[in-house]
Amino acid sequence: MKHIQIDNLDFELFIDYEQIKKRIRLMGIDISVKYADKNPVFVGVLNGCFMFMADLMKQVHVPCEVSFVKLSSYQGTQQDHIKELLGVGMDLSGREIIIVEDIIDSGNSLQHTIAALEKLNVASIAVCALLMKPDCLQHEFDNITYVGFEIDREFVVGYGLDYNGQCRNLPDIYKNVAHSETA
Ligand SMILES: O=P(O)(O)OC[C@H]1O[C@H](OP(=O)(O)OP(=O)(O)O)[C@H](O)[C@@H]1O
Ligand code: HPA
Repeated sequence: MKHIQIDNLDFELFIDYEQIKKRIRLMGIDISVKYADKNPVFVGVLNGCFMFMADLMKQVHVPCEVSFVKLSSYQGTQQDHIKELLGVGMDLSGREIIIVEDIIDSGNSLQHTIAALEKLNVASIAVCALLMKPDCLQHEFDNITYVGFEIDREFVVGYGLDYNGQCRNLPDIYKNVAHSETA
């Protein structure tokens, strides 16, 4: 299956699962070397990270812990831009944190996640993202250490990434293409 259509948008195969697995294997080696004896905590940002986290953790061969969080706007205030981190569920003070994201696009989510984790007195924060769109970034970060693939501005789905809630289950990653390209 090379082309798919979701809600009248066309997508074509972009990064297949074999490529994804190869890249993740290398990222896992890098992380394992750097974090040997540091017992890091991998903090996955739901929902999009679930597939990446599962595959990444199988390639990390040092002692570590895993947690998942979700970003949510505060309810009932006018400060809708302020985000709260839900679900940490463990004491992160003094811990070496690796945030796991499926994609960094504008960087807004990441900025909120980092700000929330910094309040928990963690020892360090590094970021591991499968995809990043450098041309779309609206913030500066100095801790995006592990990136699987840098991509252009195209909207992508599959491997945890959704469009209108669809396609998270696809093992490959697809990119949006103009209608005429798929005709
Ligand atoms: O860099 P940004 O522009 O903030 O975009 C990246 C974020 O957007 C998506 O999450 P979303 O909030 O759509 O939730 P989801 O993971 O449940 O799809 C994705 O999983 C990243 O967390
Ligand atoms: O390209 C994307 N695809 C799916 N979800 C996203 N969230 C930010 N960018 C994207």
